[in-house]
Amino acid sequence: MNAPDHHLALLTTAQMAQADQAAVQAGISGIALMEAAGAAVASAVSARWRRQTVSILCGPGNNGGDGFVAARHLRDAGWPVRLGLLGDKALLTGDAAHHAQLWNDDIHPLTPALLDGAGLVIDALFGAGLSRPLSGAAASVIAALADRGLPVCAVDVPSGLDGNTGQVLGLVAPASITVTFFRKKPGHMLLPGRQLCGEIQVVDIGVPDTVLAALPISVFQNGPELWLQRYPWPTPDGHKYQRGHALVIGGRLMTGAARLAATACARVGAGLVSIAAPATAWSVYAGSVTSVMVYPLRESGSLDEVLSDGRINVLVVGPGAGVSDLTRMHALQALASRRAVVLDADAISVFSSDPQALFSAIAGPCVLTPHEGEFNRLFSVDGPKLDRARQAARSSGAIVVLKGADTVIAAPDGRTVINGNAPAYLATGGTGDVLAGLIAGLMAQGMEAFDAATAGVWLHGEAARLFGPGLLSEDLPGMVPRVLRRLLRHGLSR
Ligand SMILES: NC(=O)C1=CN([C@@H]2O[C@H](COP(=O)(O)OP(=O)(O)OC[C@H]3O[C@@H](n4cnc5c(N)ncnc54)[C@H](OP(=O)(O)O)[C@@H]3O)[C@@H](O)[C@H]2O)[C@@H](O)CC1
Ligand SMILES: Nc1ncnc2c1ncn2[C@@H]1O[C@H](COP(=O)(O)OP(=O)(O)O)[C@@H](O)[C@H]1O
Ligand SMILES: [K+]
Repeated sequence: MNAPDHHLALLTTAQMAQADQAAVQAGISGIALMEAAGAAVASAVSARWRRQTVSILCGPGNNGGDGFVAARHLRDAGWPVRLGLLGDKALLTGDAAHHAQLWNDDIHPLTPALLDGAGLVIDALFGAGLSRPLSGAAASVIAALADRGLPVCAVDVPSGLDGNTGQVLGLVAPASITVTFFRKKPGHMLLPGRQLCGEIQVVDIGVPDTVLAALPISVFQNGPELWLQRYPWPTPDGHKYQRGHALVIGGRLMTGAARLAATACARVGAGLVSIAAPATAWSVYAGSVTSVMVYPLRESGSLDEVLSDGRINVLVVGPGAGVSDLTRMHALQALASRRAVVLDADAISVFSSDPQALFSAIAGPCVLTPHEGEFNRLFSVDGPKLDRARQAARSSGAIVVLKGADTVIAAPDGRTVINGNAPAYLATGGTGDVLAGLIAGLMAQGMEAFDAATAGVWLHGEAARLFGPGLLSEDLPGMVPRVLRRLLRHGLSR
């Protein structure tokens, strides 16, 4: 995360253009970059499909230029190629004009008829330069392509996909493979973009990593390389009190949620984990968790007494808590105690009528883990997911984990990570409680809040991925040791 030339860096389309320019200034020609890009597309296609008639849809910019290069390579390898261009060849400029000139073969107008008889299609209409929703001939061809369901190799992004947001501008034909250059863009990771791209291949076209040093990159793809060096593995001379004491506040009725959070917290390595619960629910908790201690709360529900234990260094409030004055009080007491805090579920929703009361109370390390519904109760921000999470982190002063298949983790200082390893099996009750516990367990062991949130989200996805179909939330904590063992064994292997 500290190194801007990290392979997990995600570049905005503007940053990618800057990287290209810097490469050109460093003496690598734009013509050579385009040659490498188009050649990579041709080899991805020939590696995946047998030789057959391929239609190549070229746009008026450099994305189209890549299409001309791919066309030449495939034709020279004996593929029947049919190339269609949006607009007039004479209007092409720069590197694209150069490579169009090298294509000494037919150029057809861009119409759906181009697809007749094609076994597969290369979509090189628009990439980083998409500036508005598809319309006219481009929209007709992409609509016909989507309708016919032909296999597609997209160049950089499927045309119509916004590389910065993963949103569709107008329409998109889903691709089987997307070949992109140098680094992924956020739109490759964010939904619906990630699904529309199919398999994503990132290829080296000769842009040196050193060009990244000059770019203010703040968005990364999640992976152990971002946080593993700071992972709090136990040390031989350690004892449990050095591994933190996490306190999960348990609800009166929905007791499963806090138990899930507490178990996950313990599994990820917190030295001690306790649940503080209303006295009336004490026996339910105490009878069902073994390594986790259970404290009965006073009648008033106040945490004052339990918080007099100075060893408690992290609190989790929200799972199964209920949207009530009591939950609100617990969240505010937790924050006022200046310990690290994870607020999830009801501890987020309970502030929906006055979010500012929550934001003003956040002074220390705090992680909010809302799903979309909870997020919208607290933050009135519109726009793409990445921007909303970043804005929310800035306005609240907390690390915001905006959950979903493409969870975004954002810090108030602008650091942002997009997660990509979570399988759809996670869409089942209680998995969010487990996530809250994992993050708290890492913070208990001294991990910085943003690292803990990022690592916790990755471990959660990986645990679910290893378990696979049939996952229940209670299966997740038990998978954590396996994930940790793999991390230890394989270290930074990707
Ligand atoms: N050296 C490099 O930089 C390298 C770049 N590479 C490749 O270049 C790609 C970026 O190229 P790019 O910047 O030329 O943009 P591109 O995506 O081709 O589109 C721009 C054109 O489309 C037009 N247009 C936009 N939206 C439209 C719409 N809805 N409907 C109709 N027209 C629309 C737009 O017109 P305008 O908006 O100006 O009216 C303009 O004419 C990148 O994705 C990668 O594939 C590789 O070769 C590696 C080296
Ligand atoms: N389709 C999906 N693919 C991947 N992960 C998902 C999907 N749906 C939900 N998740 C993940 O599952 C968890 C669900 O959390 P949450 O909605 O709080 O559930 P609960 O309140 O039941 O615990 C989150 O970590 C979320 O990112
Ligand atoms: K494209």
